[in-house]
Amino acid sequence: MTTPALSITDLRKSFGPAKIIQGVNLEIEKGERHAIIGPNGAGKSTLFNLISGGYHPTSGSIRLNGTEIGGTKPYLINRMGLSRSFQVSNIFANMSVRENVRCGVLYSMGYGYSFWRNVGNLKEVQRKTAEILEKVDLLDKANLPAALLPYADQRTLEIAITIAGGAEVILLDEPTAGMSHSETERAVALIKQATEGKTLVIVEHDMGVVFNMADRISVLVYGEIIATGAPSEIRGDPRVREAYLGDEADALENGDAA
Ligand SMILES: Nc1ncnc2c1ncn2[C@@H]1O[C@H](COP(=O)(O)OP(=O)(O)OP(=O)(O)O)[C@@H](O)[C@H]1O
Repeated sequence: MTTPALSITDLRKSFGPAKIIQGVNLEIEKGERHAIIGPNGAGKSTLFNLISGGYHPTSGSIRLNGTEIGGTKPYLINRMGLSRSFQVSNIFANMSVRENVRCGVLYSMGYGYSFWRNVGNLKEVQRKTAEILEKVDLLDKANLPAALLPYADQRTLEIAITIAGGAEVILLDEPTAGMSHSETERAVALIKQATEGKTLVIVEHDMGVVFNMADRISVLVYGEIIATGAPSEIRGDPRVREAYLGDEADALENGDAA
């Protein structure tokens, strides 16, 4: 059996008396696309913050490719091959689209955010930057200041920066939030293409996206995973219907929610 990309065991996180993550167990295989769903306040972002190093676990274990990373600093986790996006965009508004992606590439190669270098000469950096821009379909907008991009393209740029470092495990926090139906469809196609062969973990409220993209889904309710399984299993799970999906499960079955 191969080592899972992520292996979480009895993970707990409290803020003062509030127990937000209450004994999460989860294994995500290499190359799997895994969605984490659940009601508002269930602890999805907290779980992401624990995995990516933003929060120290109160107890429990998080392993990335078999190595314990619980409580490790975010930049070290990033160097170990895990990269995450944020709900609030992380882009540098005054820099061009290309420079934003190039920062992600440079950072992962150990250059830090050293814009003052003549990075144009670093062929490998240029090559990787262009490759990512092409993958996410932003090559024709590469020279625009990021601030001038339409909202959906800014979110796409955020995804491009997240994958720029070449991490094998990608965490995306609500990547299609605020997008129209057609923008969402395009974003899903881009995400699938840009993360091909990588391990993808997404938190997402749009059930059309989740059921279209995920190999497996975990449902988090009040800090506990109440079900993990293939989309068809989750759709039909009575506990999930009761706690979260409700009528949406019927819509998904009829193919209405995409
Ligand atoms: N730093 C913190 N200190 C105290 N409480 C926190 C902190 N971070 C999150 N919480 C609380 O933890 C609970 C879970 O929040 P979290 O943002 O993880 O939920 P979520 O499932 O991501 O919700 P949403 O779907 O609305 O984004 C909330 O009640 C929130 O108020």
